[in-house]
Parts: sequence; C-alpha cells; structure tokens
Amino acid sequence: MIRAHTVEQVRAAEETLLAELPEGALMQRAAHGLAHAVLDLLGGGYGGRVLLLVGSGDNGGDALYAGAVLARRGAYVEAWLLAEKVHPGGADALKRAGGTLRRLDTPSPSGSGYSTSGSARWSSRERAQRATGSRPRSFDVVVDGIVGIGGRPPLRADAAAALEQVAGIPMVAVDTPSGVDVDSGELAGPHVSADVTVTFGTHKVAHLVDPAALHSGVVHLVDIGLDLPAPALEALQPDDVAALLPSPDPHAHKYTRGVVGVRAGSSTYPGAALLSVAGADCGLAGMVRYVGDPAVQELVRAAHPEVVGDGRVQAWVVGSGADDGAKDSLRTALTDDLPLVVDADALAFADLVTGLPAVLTPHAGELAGMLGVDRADVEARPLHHVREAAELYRTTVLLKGRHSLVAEPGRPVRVTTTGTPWLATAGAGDVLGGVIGALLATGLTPYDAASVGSWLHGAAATYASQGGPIVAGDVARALPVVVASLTR
Ligand SMILES: NC(=O)C1=CN([C@@H]2O[C@H](COP(=O)(O)OP(=O)(O)OC[C@H]3O[C@@H](n4cnc5c(N)ncnc54)[C@H](OP(=O)(O)O)[C@@H]3O)[C@@H](O)[C@H]2O)[C@@H](O)CC1
Ligand SMILES: [K+]
Repeated sequence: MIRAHTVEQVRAAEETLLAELPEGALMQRAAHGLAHAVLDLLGGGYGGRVLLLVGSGDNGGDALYAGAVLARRGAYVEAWLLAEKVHPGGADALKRAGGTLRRLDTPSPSGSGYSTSGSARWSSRERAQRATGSRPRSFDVVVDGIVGIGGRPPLRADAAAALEQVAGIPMVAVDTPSGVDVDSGELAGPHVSADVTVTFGTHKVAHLVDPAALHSGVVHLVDIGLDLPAPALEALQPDDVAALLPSPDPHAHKYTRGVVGVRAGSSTYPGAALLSVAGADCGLAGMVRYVGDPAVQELVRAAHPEVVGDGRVQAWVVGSGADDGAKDSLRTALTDDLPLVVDADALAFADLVTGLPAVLTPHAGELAGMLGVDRADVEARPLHHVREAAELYRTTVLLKGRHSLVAEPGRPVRVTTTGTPWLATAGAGDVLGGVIGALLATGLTPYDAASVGSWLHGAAATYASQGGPIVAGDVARALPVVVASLTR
C-alpha cells in the first residue's frame, strides 16, 4: 500500500523522532536520499551540472546538503538563494564542498536590497537574470528546494521568475513540487512541474491527487524512520489488490460465488447494456443477470450467452444508458435491499441511496451536477469534492478521472494510480460499473469493491493498450488476464 499523510501528521511524527535523534540527523537522511536520486538521474556525479533553487526553510536545507554531496562527487553545483536567510548549515556545507552560491532575493522593504544586484525597479524576471549572471540552459538538472511542506501557495514572484529561467531543464523536486498545495493537491498560480520528486518519510497528498500529482513526476520515497498514524490517503498496490480479490474455494458453485444483476442500457443506448454486462461478466462473480428492454436483452444474450434474466442477485448495477428509465430502475433495484452501483443517468437520483451501501460512480461533470458546482471546480479540487459527496450521501463515492478517488466517510480516500490516457474512451465507465458490481456481488464492501474495481479497470486498460488506442470492450476482455496475473 502507498500511504499519504497530511503536513500536520508529518510534523507530529517528525517532532517525536527529532527528540530521539542527534541534531541534523533527519535532514542528513533526507539529503543523502535526495543526492542519490539526482546521481541516478545524472548517471553519476562527475561532470554533471546541477542547479539548486533554495528557499528559506528546511526544504532549501535539504537541497544544499544534497548539493554538497553532489559537489564532493565531482558535479558542478550552483545554488540560487531565493531568500535573505537560507539554511546556514546547508550553505556552509555546500561552500566547503566547492559549490557556488548566488543570491537571488527580493529587495528589502527599505529599498536598500539585500541582494548585491537586487533593485526594487527591476521585474522579478530581470532580477533573476541579473543576479544569476549564469546560463541556466547549461545545467543538466535543477533541484527544487524552494518550499516543501512549509510552503503556502501561491509561490512568491522571485521564485516564479527563477522557475521561468530554468524551464525545460529536468527538474527534481525536494519533498513536493513547490507551489502546489500539499494537503489538497490543488494548484494556485505558478508551480514546479517535476520529472522526479524525492519525498521523505511518507507520500504527501499532492503526490497522488490531481492536478498536483500530474506535476510530481516519478515519486521516490526515502525512508527516514517516521512512525505515522492512519493515513489521509492510500493507493492500492498489486499485493493489496490480490489480497482483497475473491477466489473460488474448492466447493464453490455459481451461487456461492455471487450473482450480479445489471439494469443498464435502453433501446436508445443498447451499447451501455453490452458494456456494463461485459464488465460484470469478467468472471469474478459466479453469474450475471441482465434486466432491461427485451430487444436489448436479446443483444446481450447474443454477445454473452452465459448471461441470464431476472432473478435473485447479491448486487445491482444501475443507470448507465438507462435514459428515462433510470429512476424506475434504481427504485426497483432498491426494493431488494442489496448493495448497488449507481452510475450515469441514475446519479441524478443519488439521494435515494443516501446512507445505503452503494458505490456512486460520477465523472467530474456528473459530480458537479450532484453538488451544484461547476465542472471546472471539481476538476481543480477533486479531493475536496469527492469527500463532500461522500459526506453528503453517507456512502461510497468514486470520482472517475486520471487518478480516480474513492471516498467513504471515516476512511482514507483511496487513489487509483493504474490506467492510461487511452482509457478516456466511450463506454469505459460502463465496464467499470460492471466490474465493481461483480466485486460487490462476491461480498466485498462498497469501499473495497470500488477501489479494487477501479484498480483492475486501469490495469486492464494499460494491458490492453500496450501504449496504443483501445476501446471499452478491449478493457473488459483484458480484465481476466489482469486478475490471473494477480492470483497466480
Ligand atoms: N518533516 C520532516 O519529517 C522532514 C522535513 N524535511 C524537510 O523540511 C521541509 C520543511 O521545512 P520547513 O518547515 O522549514 O518549511 P519549507 O517547506 O522549507 O518552507 C518554509 C519556508 O518557505 C517560505 N515560504 C512559504 N511559502 C512560500 C511561498 N509561497 N513562496 C516562497 N516562499 C515561501 C517561508 O518563508 P517565510 O514566509 O517564513 O518568509 C518558510 O521559511 C520538508 O518539506 C522537507 O524538505 C527533511 O529535512 C527531514 C524530514
Ligand atoms: K520543493
């Protein structure tokens, strides 16, 4: 499991550990982990050219100490100091190791300016250019030590101007990409877009939740020995999914394995029925039933001969392509008092499942409609809105996106990190609803069914895609292969 903690949780754990360790030990652990990640990227220190962007806090301290390690390994290391005071021990260490330090700070309010070259009349960009006097393009890598968990967005103008100077150079962020909101994953103005982020002790929310996660690059976790409580967020890994997946016992029969019922599609949208059934029919449940328009039922039978009609089930999938029939389908399904997946057209009636065991599966536009906010706001603040929805409906909500989020009151939000951009294709959501329904029918809780189903769906898309385009049916066909790879 990948776990992410809040800044407050990290600070508390850090305090406990700091009291037990010699001064500076934690920062040394962090800096060495950071230096080794940069060395990996450079393919060794000798001859490499490294630029450090250094803010006023310990994030800058990490960068400076790591810079000293790199300089001792033969790299040319230059630090642009973005504040009047930077970590003194780190600055000394870099100087002693032969690094170059340049001031790049904002003039003091009196106008005298601390910087040797700063002037209140220059723009931030001009100040950055004049103070550095160096050719940024000649660096192989930039280390972003502007701010970490102590940052409060938006990034200050000088830091933003320095970032402009180094655009296009590979970027390693220290702990978090500077400028993102660490606990929400939201953006507010200019920010670092990292190729690699080296973080310490635990992941932070911004590494997993979009839009910030998109700017974190590959996240490398350095263990510094923090003892942490239950996380704010978690991301299932293959072993976690394998442990949660149902597997038939030797005496199983189709009914003991669970039966999933699908009430989706309509004469207008028969494809939604076929794809929902294709997801439900991935083999995880013992049997699939389809209930709907007779003509659609014939199509389903032709494509999936093993699927049968109405009868007892252990879970329902409702809503996709249901058109005008969504409300009735949902009402009918609810009379069985079973867990259910509520998707697409049925989401308009989500209040009917308030407090019940269910998985609501909106995309950003649908969630916006449910909460009465703009779609753009959901996209900018997905974690906030998925938590709101889970509290409002007192049930499990899966917000679909690049990194889908599963929220349930009182539980860590689960993030799906599998998938490929090719998965943004018509009908993929119908397949997802089906597979979650199958998992519900096998007895998984809505929280586990939603997060495991979402993980499998993303992994199946990646497997089917092989880097190229896919359609929703490809994802459904790849599901058994992915399950087999986990259960072998
Ligand atoms: N916790 C741990 O376990 C460990 C933590 N470690 C490291 O410590 C880091 C946290 O260090 P930290 O607390 O010193 O805060 P940090 O992120 O450097 O930023 C604060 C400074 O930034 C400034 N600033 C604020 N907002 C700004 C903005 N928008 N734009 C520009 N500047 C802004 C603010 O300045 P001020 O407002 O005071 O003028 C303040 O001085 C953490 O991320 C990790 O790297 C590891 O070494 C070991 C284990
Ligand atoms: K940073």
